[in-house]
Amino acid sequence: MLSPERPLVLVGAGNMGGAMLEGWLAAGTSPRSIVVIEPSPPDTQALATPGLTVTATAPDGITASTLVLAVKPQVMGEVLPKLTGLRDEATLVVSIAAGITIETLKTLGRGPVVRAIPNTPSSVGKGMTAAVADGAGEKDVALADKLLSSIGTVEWVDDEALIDVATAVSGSGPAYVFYLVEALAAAGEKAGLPADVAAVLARRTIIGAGALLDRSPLDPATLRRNVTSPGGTTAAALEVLMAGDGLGPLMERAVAAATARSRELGS
Ligand SMILES: NC(=O)C1=CN([C@@H]2O[C@H](COP(=O)(O)OP(=O)(O)OC[C@H]3O[C@@H](n4cnc5c(N)ncnc54)[C@H](OP(=O)(O)O)[C@@H]3O)[C@@H](O)[C@H]2O)C=CC1
Ligand SMILES: O=C(O)[C@@H]1CCC=N1
Repeated sequence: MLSPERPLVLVGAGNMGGAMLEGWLAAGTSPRSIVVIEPSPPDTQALATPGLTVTATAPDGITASTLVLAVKPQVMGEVLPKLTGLRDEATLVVSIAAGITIETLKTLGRGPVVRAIPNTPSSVGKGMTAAVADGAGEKDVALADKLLSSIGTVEWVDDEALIDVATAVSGSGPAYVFYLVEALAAAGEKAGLPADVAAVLARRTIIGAGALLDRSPLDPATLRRNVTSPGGTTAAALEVLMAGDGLGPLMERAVAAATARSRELGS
């Protein structure tokens, strides 16, 4: 499988690529079997791991066992042609770039391809990745699953079009939650709380709710109902949030916008 002769090659070690690298190293992948191509490597502990090869451009004389593409979709067109020498028909290509289609990835040549969309909680091992495979055998899918599972949960889908929707739900989703923290804090401040108190109340509430969701066997609707006393304060707030012009339709519009943008990035 992975070896210094046929390494795992990561192209782009920014936010997401860096998080995946941390996950692989933490899962015990030998740094000698990993090559990172990154023109401006951030100063991270993972990139400073002894034995790891970090290089600005594609090195000569190696063939990747797995080639993981973690550059911005906007630069993929210029990056892909520079990588053809790094792979052969047995190389598993895994792209995490939003919007970049399997058809585009196949311009690298024949071979197994996985298009995946992780999210930034991957950097704390709580990632959610959706993935679709093309031309990949059971062993390729198992290998991709192992690589992606080292940073969290993986959900495989059969239809590539669903990856654009997954990008809008789980790929971008953490940003919606962080914005909820900001909005909740701002509303608290507007209602009279000191800014620092509002910020800590909002932040710790989302952290606590996330942890409860993580540990509880109950579904989110039940957890919500457990907060909502009949005729109480939560019911009053939910009447606003669950109204016809509330959070439901707003979230539908947000997810539709992100899905459309993912498709645009790939065209
Ligand atoms: N951030 C997120 O939440 C998610 C991101 N993604 C996808 O992951 C990919 C990376 O995103 P993200 O990590 O946020 O972006 P970053 O900008 O943090 O990381 C991309 C890295 O690639 C480097 N890079 C640029 N050109 C090359 C090249 N020719 N060869 C090797 N590396 C290069 C960049 O360097 P430099 O800065 O110098 O340009 C940068 O360090 C994107 O395609 C995005 O769609 C997917 C899911 C979630
Ligand atoms: O915003 C983006 O395009 C990337 C993909 C999903 C999360 N961040």
